Amino acid sequence: MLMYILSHSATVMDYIFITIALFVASYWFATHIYRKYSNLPPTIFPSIPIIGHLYLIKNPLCRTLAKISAKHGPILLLRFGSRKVLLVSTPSLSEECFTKNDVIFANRPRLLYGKILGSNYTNLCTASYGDHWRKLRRIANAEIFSSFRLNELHEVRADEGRLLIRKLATECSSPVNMKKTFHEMTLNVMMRMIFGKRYYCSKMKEEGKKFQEISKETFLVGDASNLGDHLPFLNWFGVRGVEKRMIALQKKRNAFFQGVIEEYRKGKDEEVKNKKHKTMMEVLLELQENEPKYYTDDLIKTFLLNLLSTGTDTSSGTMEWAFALLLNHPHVLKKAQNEIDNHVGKERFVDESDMGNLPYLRCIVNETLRLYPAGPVLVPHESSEECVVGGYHIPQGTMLLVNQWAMHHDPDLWSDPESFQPERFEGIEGARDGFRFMPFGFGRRCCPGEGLATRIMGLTVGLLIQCFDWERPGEEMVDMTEGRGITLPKAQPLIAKYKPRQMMLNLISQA
Ligand code: HEM
Repeated sequence: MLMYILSHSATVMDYIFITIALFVASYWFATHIYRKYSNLPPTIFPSIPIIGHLYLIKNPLCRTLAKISAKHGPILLLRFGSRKVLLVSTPSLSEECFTKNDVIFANRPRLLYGKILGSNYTNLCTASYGDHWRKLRRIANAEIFSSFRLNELHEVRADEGRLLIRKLATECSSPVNMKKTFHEMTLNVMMRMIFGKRYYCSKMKEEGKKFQEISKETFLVGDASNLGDHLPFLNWFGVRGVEKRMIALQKKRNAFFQGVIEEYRKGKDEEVKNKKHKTMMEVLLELQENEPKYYTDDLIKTFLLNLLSTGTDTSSGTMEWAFALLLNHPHVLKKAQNEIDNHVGKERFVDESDMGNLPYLRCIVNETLRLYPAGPVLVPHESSEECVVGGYHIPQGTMLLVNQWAMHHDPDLWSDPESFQPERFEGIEGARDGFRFMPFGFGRRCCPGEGLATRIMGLTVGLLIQCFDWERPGEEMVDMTEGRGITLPKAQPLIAKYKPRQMMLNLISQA
């Protein structure tokens, strides 16, 4: 009918326009009817054929997704290319995902990063939920992150803390790059706990340089998005730049860490021989003796590399944000310094065991994790079977993104959410407040490194506040723009001015 009417007066362009309009309308109608009858969560129109909703995605991902949820609702079923994506952004929906549906969502989506850098999805972070993952997680909880093991390695962290104080005290004539400082300190802590050796120090030559290159490339590759993850057809056309970089990096990492294991077996390294504690690698090599077929060198390397990559940027980035916030809020810094002076004093350094008496310091770390969570949309999960969330049907194989950044910034959940107020965490034990604040995730796949991370961050931030006075290099406030990257890094490295506190000079000289 419409065509008949138009045939008398319409131009070719009108026909094209009407055909497109009819196509879009029938597509919209079909998807809405399909959704209504299959009870799927709401979606956003349009979902463009082939790319789906990828056209909406910009960096930082958590901010873009928060805007989308604010406009279209707290539960949405999107499409990233060929992948179904469930986006949730309220505490009650998160609770549903991680309590009654926790086992169903305990899988991880198969992304290129896990295939190559996770050794074909065999590391703790990328493995599917099943016997292998359960075994790795049991080892992590019992052998690596148990209170006993963390206490055994306490001296490593305390020693690195003192070395940091000594280094800063000798370099205080010029401002310091806090990003670099926290990154090196965290890597040294992790490497000493894992392998018994520091890699960032003046003595390190070739080996140290190689390791630094690997860490830098791991960070850059982790940050690079791979469209082939969602648009598999791109891989057929050879759009494989990121993949090639990952393969090259994985080769380098394997060779480097195999070398470390072999050197360790020869037992020649003085630094490793002289250490007093059992390293994480030793724990795994002991397990290898009893079960060599399971605990292969490859499994040990993959396991330890995973701890190194998940544990370093998260903890060091959070400390950098904490200091950026403190420099912009000197009264908070002063209050934390007073707390430390009152409970620890000037005769000894802050220690991890003091944290119970330093609630304000813990509030500062929590408030930093609220404003700048290192896992802003957690790590993606995937449903292994159909389930129901928010009353909607969720198909099997749906990737789950829980936007905790959106919840942390929601004015319905926090008063004046953009302001830095550590006091809002007073009276809250640990790093969790229901489902509105869970920076380490919740349920089976929550972060196993929480205890270690809170120890490293509390100790390091505490020591720096205790020993030095800090200020911004100039009048202007620290720029708090977020950069690209899965751990929500600060765009510009934080530069700070500092000087040793008069009352601490004696103690600092003994560091
Ligand atoms: C500020 C520091 C840290 C933060 C904010 C953080 C946060 C997180 C988050 C949000 C997840 C994902 C939870 C989920 O999928 O639902 C996670 C997973 C994980 N984290 Fe952390 N993390 C931190 C430090 C560490 C450290 C120090 C380690 C180890 C040395 C570590 C090891 C891991 C591992 C292995 C996983 C994957 C667990 C699995 O899939 O079973 N993290 N972390």
